[in-house]
Amino acid sequence: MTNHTSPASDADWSERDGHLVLGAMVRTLGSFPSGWRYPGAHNDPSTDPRALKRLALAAEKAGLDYLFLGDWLATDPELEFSDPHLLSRIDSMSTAAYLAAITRRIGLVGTVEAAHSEPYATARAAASIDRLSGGRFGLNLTVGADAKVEANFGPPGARSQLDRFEVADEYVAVLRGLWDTWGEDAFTRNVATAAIIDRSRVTPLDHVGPAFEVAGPLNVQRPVQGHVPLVHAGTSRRAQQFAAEQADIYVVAPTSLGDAAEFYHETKARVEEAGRAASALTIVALVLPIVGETRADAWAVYDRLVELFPIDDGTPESAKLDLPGNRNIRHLRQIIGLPLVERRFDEAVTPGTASRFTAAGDRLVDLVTRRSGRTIGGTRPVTYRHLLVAHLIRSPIVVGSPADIADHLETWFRASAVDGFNVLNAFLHEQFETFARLVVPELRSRGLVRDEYEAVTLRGHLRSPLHGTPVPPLAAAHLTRTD
Ligand SMILES: Cc1cc2nc3c(=O)[nH]c(=O)nc-3n(C[C@H](O)[C@H](O)[C@H](O)COP(=O)(O)O)c2cc1C
Repeated sequence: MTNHTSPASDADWSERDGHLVLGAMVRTLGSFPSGWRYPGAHNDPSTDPRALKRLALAAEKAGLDYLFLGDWLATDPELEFSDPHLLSRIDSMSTAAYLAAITRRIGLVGTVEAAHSEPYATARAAASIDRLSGGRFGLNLTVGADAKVEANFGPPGARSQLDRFEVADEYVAVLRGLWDTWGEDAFTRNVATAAIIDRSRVTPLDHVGPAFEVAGPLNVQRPVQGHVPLVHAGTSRRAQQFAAEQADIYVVAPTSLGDAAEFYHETKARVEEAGRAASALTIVALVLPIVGETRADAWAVYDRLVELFPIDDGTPESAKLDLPGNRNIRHLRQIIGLPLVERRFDEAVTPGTASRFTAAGDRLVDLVTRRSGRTIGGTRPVTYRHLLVAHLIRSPIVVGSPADIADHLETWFRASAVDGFNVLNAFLHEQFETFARLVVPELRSRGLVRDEYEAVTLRGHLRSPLHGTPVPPLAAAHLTRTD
């Protein structure tokens, strides 16, 4: 058990019981660009429904808090070698609804872009999935501006002239307003009097703002969770402020423990400045664990992923691929500051050569050693291929045994740098299932993960207070799903 106190904390925050929040980032083609090539990896989007089901059931069996379904309203074949998971994927709201029927306790987070959707439709879809799942839905609202997405939605409308975060604030106000248009007990179902609803508990919204005009009421009754928990991910100051004021879960991607702790304390302070308890916002960082039964096994998995990552290494096979322009020895040469034209990628970097690297080159060597256990001059040497891959893949990768991965997560959590993690997988299913089978129990044995689900709603898993209007206690019928 931990009892954190942090500079930005208050009495409420110190009551935290020491469980970290764990969500699984759902990317069926994996998050390591060459993961889909790993022997036995899932790699066919046409069989995604089965992969989604298997991942969801494994995550729920492990007791994870939620499945996180990102989205992007565009695609680009040019991402083939860098982000294959973005090429083709099932719409996140549809996926959440599908998984709601398959699972019983785990939370489900779907994604909607504020700039390219209408809050009425989003409030309705979110309330629907919340109802269908018995209160397990969370809504990730993105506030990005992306030319590829805009190109799919016709000419920019009047809304695009407004500040995107002001639009997002108004969007959230409309969502919450619509969810409040139905009182919890509005359906009186009075058979004797023939009144199925109490009209005084159904109110219009009558919202007229710079971006939206929405009359209401919503045509779905109040969500099980009252207000569906909101999720936000974004690194800019505006994104941080938006999360501090509006979100229940904030997904961040810090690059070091020090940066994470600073950002965490700053964000919690902003949450309090916004008049909320610091604990009302759960801050989770992305992490990509590459795990094996032993550290050596994990290094072997990482080495294989590096070998499978296509680079222009002078072979006829690589010449046939239309690889991004930074996947060659010329690019690496610029980073480490040495003329390497005639080097072969799989040669060991000698101590003499490494001593002449730039500071950026030294950082790459450190990164390779942390990820793979390889050392300059060691029996498992650092190679040029490893250096280039470490430079190109900046994901927050942690490689090691279950205890190594648990140490990393525990260190960040106990340092009050995060409240939890969104766990990426290098590929499905072996990597996620090894994490679920070996790392989660390790965390549980350290008191960092609860023994079993204690709640039935996502809000319950987060121990999150309602943001906004209080909800009356829910009918027991919502809380047990036996059918
Ligand atoms: C960890 C992380 C995950 C994200 N996932 C998505 C996503 O799935 N879909 C999307 O459109 N944008 C995604 N984004 C982008 C942000 O949600 C979006 O740009 C944000 O609303 C605006 O923040 P910004 O000002 O930092 O760009 C993600 C950002 C981060 C940091």
